[in-house]
Amino acid sequence: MDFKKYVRDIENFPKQGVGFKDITPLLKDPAAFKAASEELLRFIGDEKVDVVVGMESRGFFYGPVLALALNAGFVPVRKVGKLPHHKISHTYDLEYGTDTLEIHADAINTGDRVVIHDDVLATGGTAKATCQLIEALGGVVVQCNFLLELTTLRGASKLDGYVVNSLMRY
Ligand SMILES: O=P(O)(O)OC[C@H]1O[C@H](OP(=O)(O)OP(=O)(O)O)[C@H](O)[C@@H]1O
Ligand SMILES: Nc1ncnc2[nH]cnc12
Repeated sequence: MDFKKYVRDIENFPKQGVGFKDITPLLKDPAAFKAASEELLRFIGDEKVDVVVGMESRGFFYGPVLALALNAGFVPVRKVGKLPHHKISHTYDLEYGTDTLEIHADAINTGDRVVIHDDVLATGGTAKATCQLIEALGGVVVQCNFLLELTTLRGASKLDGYVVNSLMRY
């Protein structure tokens, strides 16, 4: 399937100069939504996975879908101040700004095998911060899994040493 047909380009959102990749048309089309989940799962193959970690907000679209298919748990990584229980934090750079991510301290057990999922890999700051949170809790990141990668922003090089897969590359 030509998944790029379902990604809309929005210029100057959320800030002047940013070319935003909008995946909502992909989510709305039942066949494309399902086919994309199957492709994301194909990247993971037979890997043993205990937990899928999805990053707020757009990692919450497919993260739970992948977790259910893998018979794994789902753990949200959230922006600062949203998680109610004991947590750890990490601050990182975005294509447009900075942010702080948090994860519940009891969300990952030592040795858990973790797939992280997000919609977009841009600079890689979000994904790298997430890997660091998981590793701080003793988890093992087996794959970083994305719908799309903005290759010019070189996020994959920030994730050097990790397995990185994306369905679409721009
Ligand atoms: O590779 P990076 O440069 O870190 O950028 C990628 C991140 O940016 C977007 O999230 P955003 O912070 O816009 O929040 P949202 O998902 O709540 O829209 C996207 O969903 C990724 O999480
Ligand atoms: N250009 C972009 N489009 C959509 N999501 C993003 N996250 C970071 N950069 C993005």
